[in-house]
Amino acid sequence: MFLPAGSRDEMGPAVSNRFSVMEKFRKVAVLRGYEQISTPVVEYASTFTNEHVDMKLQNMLKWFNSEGEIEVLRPDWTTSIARALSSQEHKPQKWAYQGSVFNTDRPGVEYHQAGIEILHMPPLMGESESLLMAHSFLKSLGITDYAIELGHTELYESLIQGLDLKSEDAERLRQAMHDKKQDEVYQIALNNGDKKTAEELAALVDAYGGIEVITEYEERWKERKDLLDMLAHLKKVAQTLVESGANDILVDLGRVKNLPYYSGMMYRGFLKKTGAVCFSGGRYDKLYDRYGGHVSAAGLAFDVDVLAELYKEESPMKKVCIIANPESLVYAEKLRQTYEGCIVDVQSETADLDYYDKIVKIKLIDGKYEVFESETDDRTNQR
Ligand SMILES: N[C@@H](Cc1c[nH]c[nH+]1)C(=O)O
Repeated sequence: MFLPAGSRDEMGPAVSNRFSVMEKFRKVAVLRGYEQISTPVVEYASTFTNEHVDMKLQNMLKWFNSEGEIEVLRPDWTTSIARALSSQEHKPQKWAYQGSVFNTDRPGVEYHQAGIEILHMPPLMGESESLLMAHSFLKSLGITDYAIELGHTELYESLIQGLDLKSEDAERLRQAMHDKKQDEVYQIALNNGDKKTAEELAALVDAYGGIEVITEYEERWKERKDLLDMLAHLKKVAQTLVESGANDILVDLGRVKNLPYYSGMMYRGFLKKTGAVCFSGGRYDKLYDRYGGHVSAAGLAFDVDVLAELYKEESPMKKVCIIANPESLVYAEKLRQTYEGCIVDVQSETADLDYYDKIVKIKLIDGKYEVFESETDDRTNQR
């Protein structure tokens, strides 16, 4: 009620868990040498819709400003950060950020991301660092039951070079590939090219599985130096991850880009229990072309809403409630400091007692305050 479709209020653990996830993210990022960056939530639509980025205006929250320009609520951090950093010096940079992104093609409209962008680093280092950072951040949240999926945009893009695709068919083929509709991929490819390419693309739909898929394809593509180089790249990142303890690796050689700016390796993290995507990212060197410089750029963003849902406090702090009245407030405030490492609430007599581990009553006896503590055993602890 009283809110536009998709907007929602949140309260209690839904909010505090999100903040906890964000705090952990910041800590991990700082310890790995990332600097923090923030960009405004309102931007020009053209920052995202120009030919180098090519995001769809129809999915953005937008309006006209007084000069007739279209403005939007930030639909993507990576693009905003590229705009913000376009005039920076060419030296290795690692940036971390967190905040909302807005997109009408998801039910919630506003969702929360925490992400990293790594610039001017040699390609293998950028992708590996993104994924190693993901591994250590998820570990810090106690999340180990997840798989990392690796793909490479240029495998599919190189294979379709053999076709003569008009833009409508190119989009249909990309969608069929994304939906893993093998027959449709084969038919569209055949109608726009030769049988060999159609077969290769249809086979690519099934090029999904463990790291051994890379080895199979090294054999299959042994004459294609360009494709072999990409496989070698994927293999090296996979090895780095496995040797660093992130050993649940999947490979999807037929993966097509989910964002138009990707131009190399792509990766995602899946929670094994629910299949939810908890992070997503990739290489996007060409995004910087708009600002006149070719930049080595890779990164990823975590879905903070997905992670917050899983978040569990490590050891919840004890909750103490001091029962006070306007006269004993000053005394209660002093008393509060004696319960170090606890959450200390001061309430009047009407407090919801089941919520606390300990109730502390203050009584005025012979003109002096005295303290009476009682433990509450069966704490329901839910508000
Ligand atoms: N901006 C991407 C994630 C990303 C960060 N860097 C590269 N990719 C997303 O929203 O999915």
